[in-house]
Amino acid sequence: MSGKKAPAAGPRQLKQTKLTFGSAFQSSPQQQNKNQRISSKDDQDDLASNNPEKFDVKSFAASKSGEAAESPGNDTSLPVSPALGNVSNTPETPIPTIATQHSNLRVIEKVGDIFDAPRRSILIHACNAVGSWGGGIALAFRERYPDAYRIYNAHCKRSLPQRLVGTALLIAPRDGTRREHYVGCLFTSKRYGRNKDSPHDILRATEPAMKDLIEQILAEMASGEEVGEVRICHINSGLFAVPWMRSKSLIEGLQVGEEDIPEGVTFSRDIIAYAPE
Ligand SMILES: Nc1ncnc2c1ncn2[C@@H]1O[C@H](COP(=O)(O)OP(=O)(O)OC[C@H]2O[C@H](OP(=O)(O)O)[C@H](O)[C@@H]2O)[C@@H](O)[C@H]1O
Repeated sequence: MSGKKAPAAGPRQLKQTKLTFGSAFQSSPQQQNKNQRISSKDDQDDLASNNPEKFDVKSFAASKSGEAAESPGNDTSLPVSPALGNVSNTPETPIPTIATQHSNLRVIEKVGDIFDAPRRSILIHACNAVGSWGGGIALAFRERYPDAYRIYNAHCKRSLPQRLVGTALLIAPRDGTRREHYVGCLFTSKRYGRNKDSPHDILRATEPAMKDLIEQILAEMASGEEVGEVRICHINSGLFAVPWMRSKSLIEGLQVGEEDIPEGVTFSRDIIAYAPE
């Protein structure tokens, strides 16, 4: 199954089906009120179907385009998981308990080198939306996989940070080269360094970005491509300064229902988190 496709030369149009990921976060009454302010059409449709926790990521991303587009951080009408409430970047901030179900993603913690992964594994990291892999693990990605960096950078140059934040980019491996891994880029902050988004906004973008990436992964699998393990670093926890448990909690709150998985695709909900020794 491998090696059938040319490597991605830019943003992939991988999505083939409309997926309806849910979130397992238990809504407080305040949160339900917040969810009532969902703005995009599809979101309103989901509300109408009495499922305020479900919304379509692509519609969400599309709703950010155009003149009036705002980032998740600026648009208070977007749905927000209760886990995001009053987020600070201090580890003391309580992390809500999540009622997980069999369809939830599961994060499995391991110590080791994320790059030491079987071929065609997906390595996920958090990115800014201005095209820089200048520090932290992003720099390691850039040094190992310069071609993936060029694809990511070109993707950013074609768009605007406020449109990219909350989305993802899945970069296919390049068969026959040293880069045998997919790179999963989560656009969790518009910018970096002193101009990075607030911890709250970074977390707020992480959820739709992760949903978008899962959609792209499922579409890639549905197209017949061989996809290995899904590995993630402790996203947002270094230069973005958001405690890992916050991001982990969000990821584990995401549900991928059987109806979201294309026919014939075997999808593991396990995501392996790697931290160096
Ligand atoms: N070589 C390595 N091998 C293995 N694990 C490594 C590692 N180096 C760091 N880690 C760990 O990986 C986790 C994430 O920490 P990071 O600081 O990387 O990422 P982040 O998600 O907080 O922030 C994203 C922004 O960082 C970048 O740099 P620039 O803004 O471009 O300068 C991007 O471009 C974004 O903008 C932490 O657990 C680190 O201990």
